[in-house]
Amino acid sequence: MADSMHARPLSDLLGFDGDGDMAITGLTSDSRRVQKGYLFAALPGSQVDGQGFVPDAVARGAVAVLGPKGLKLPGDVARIEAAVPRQAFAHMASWFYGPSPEVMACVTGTNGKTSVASFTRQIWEQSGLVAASIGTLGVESTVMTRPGGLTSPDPVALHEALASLQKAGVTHGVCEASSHGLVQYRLDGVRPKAVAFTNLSRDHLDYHHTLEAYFHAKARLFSDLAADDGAAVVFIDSEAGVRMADIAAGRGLRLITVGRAPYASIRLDGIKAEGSGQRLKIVYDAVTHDIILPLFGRFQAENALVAAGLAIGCGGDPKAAFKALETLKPVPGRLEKIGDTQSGAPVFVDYAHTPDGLKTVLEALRPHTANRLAVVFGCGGDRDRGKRPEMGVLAQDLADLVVVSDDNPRSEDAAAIRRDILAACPDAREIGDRAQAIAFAIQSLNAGDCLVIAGKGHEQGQIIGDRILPFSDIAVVNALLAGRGA
Ligand SMILES: CC(=O)N[C@H]1[C@@H](OP(=O)(O)OP(=O)(O)OC[C@H]2O[C@@H](n3ccc(=O)[nH]c3=O)[C@H](O)[C@@H]2O)O[C@H](CO)[C@@H](O)[C@@H]1O[C@H](C)C(=O)N[C@@H](C)C(=O)N[C@H](CCC(=O)O)C(=O)O
Ligand SMILES: Nc1ncnc2c1ncn2[C@@H]1O[C@H](COP(=O)(O)OP(=O)(O)OP(=O)(O)O)[C@@H](O)[C@H]1O
Ligand SMILES: N[C@H](CCC[C@H](N)C(=O)O)C(=O)O
Ligand SMILES: [Mg+2]
Repeated sequence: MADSMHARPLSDLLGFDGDGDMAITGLTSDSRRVQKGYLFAALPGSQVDGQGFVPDAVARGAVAVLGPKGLKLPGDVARIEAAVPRQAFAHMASWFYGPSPEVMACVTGTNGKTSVASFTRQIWEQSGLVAASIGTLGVESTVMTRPGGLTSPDPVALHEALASLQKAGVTHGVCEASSHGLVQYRLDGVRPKAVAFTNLSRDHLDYHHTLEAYFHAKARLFSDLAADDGAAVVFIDSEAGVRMADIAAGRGLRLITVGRAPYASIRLDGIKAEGSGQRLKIVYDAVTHDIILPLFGRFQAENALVAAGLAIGCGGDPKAAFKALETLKPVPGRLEKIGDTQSGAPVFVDYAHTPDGLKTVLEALRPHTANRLAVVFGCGGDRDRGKRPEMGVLAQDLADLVVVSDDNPRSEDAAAIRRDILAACPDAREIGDRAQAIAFAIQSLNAGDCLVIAGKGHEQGQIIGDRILPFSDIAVVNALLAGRGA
């Protein structure tokens, strides 16, 4: 971002080898965004090597280039070499934009990051703090909002947003840390006072290849990013949770475990459906808190407790944090009830896009379904193919009516993605067009049935090839329930 008022001398930057006696006006790792006076980070990527774009960047006005050791540069451009250029770039972005909100928290895990980030922001806001969350839903706060892009934004976008929030008076910020974001050092330069882990299950194996590598990507939040005197909030009721807690303890972080385990610091001692919510018995520090959570589904209670853990880990009063759970508002597109059909069957939109997410949401709805549970879902293109049959099996086992449709086929053949799923759930109905799939499912509902449309949640588009066609599950359902057609 060009900002001549904001030119900063590179000599301010310590710890990097190279020329430093000059000022830069902005920085980017995309040569197409370079402006006069910029630093260009020439990063080796997953598709191409950014070093190939140095001439383009210099032609557009770059005055400095950051890259790996042995970087080849034309004449009068400052050189900065780093052993881990992406990490150095993130620290530079943090340095360039300046202060972030005073208290930062980050959350990782296969599922639940957006929910925990939203709940943490809501708890802070209930305590009268000016707070923000950054992640899949973009930037959310009372002072500034921005639309979503990547779950963990590029370091320049992230640090620019954090600095803008700080200037606008935000004191407390929470970021989603995706596994891609963590291994690509997008969040380095953020020093979270509290970090959280929700769970680990199959996803993104196209990128990380093994579940072990995927776990280690997430573990960076605990081993490398958390502040030395920070707190680690870990959902402990799984093997991955226990391992993450060990890593946190090994670093000397203040450990706040969450779960049903008898030794959990925030123990979920009782959970009972009550009206459209749940009554929770929470034990913390030998005190029992009896609260009504206005959300249903065990997983939402678990996410809410992890959020309370983050608020406590950042110095918040435990009693106020648990009390604030009574006012939580649902997160858009996460087990969101859109309405009822004329026969009274509820229709939900949810963002389950992993096998564990789909299982979790179907199991959460089953006790609220007197007759048939129906699901519409698909799988994203250019993403882990192995999750397709796993989601097919789970849908077949846990739902009574399954409609397989499209969910962002991207560069892949949509019909081939559906075939990968249908191989594991041959009884499912195949309707590629998502609006038609939703219409078919809604028409099939009778009294006592329940429908969930999974995978796209809050999304506003269907990605086909390199085009994003406007599309929203929520809008389609609303139109159908209002009798206007899809
Ligand atoms: C696989 C992946 O994560 N790629 C991310 C990565 O791109 P890359 O560096 O590997 O890209 P590349 O195309 O090889 O290019 C290498 C370098 O050359 C530069 N370049 C390229 C072309 C040019 O003309 N000039 C130029 O300078 C690029 O800007 C880049 O710096 O770094 C880029 C900048 O931060 C990201 O935008 C990009 O995200 C892509 C678009 C993406 O789709 N990522 C998804 C998979 C992702 O990150 N998802 C996570 C997970 C969500 C979850 O929790 O489930 C997320 O955080 O959203
Ligand atoms: N604690 C949980 N355990 C299992 N499944 C969950 C949990 N929390 C959420 N889910 C499922 O995952 C979906 C996505 O939730 P959420 O958006 O909070 O996760 P996320 O980690 O931010 O996802 P993304 O990786 O896309 O950013 C939900 O709609 C629900 O189906
Ligand atoms: N953060 C996830 C979101 C997936 C959402 C689903 N609608 C899809 O496109 O696969 C990803 O990028 O893999
Ligand atoms: Mg998210």
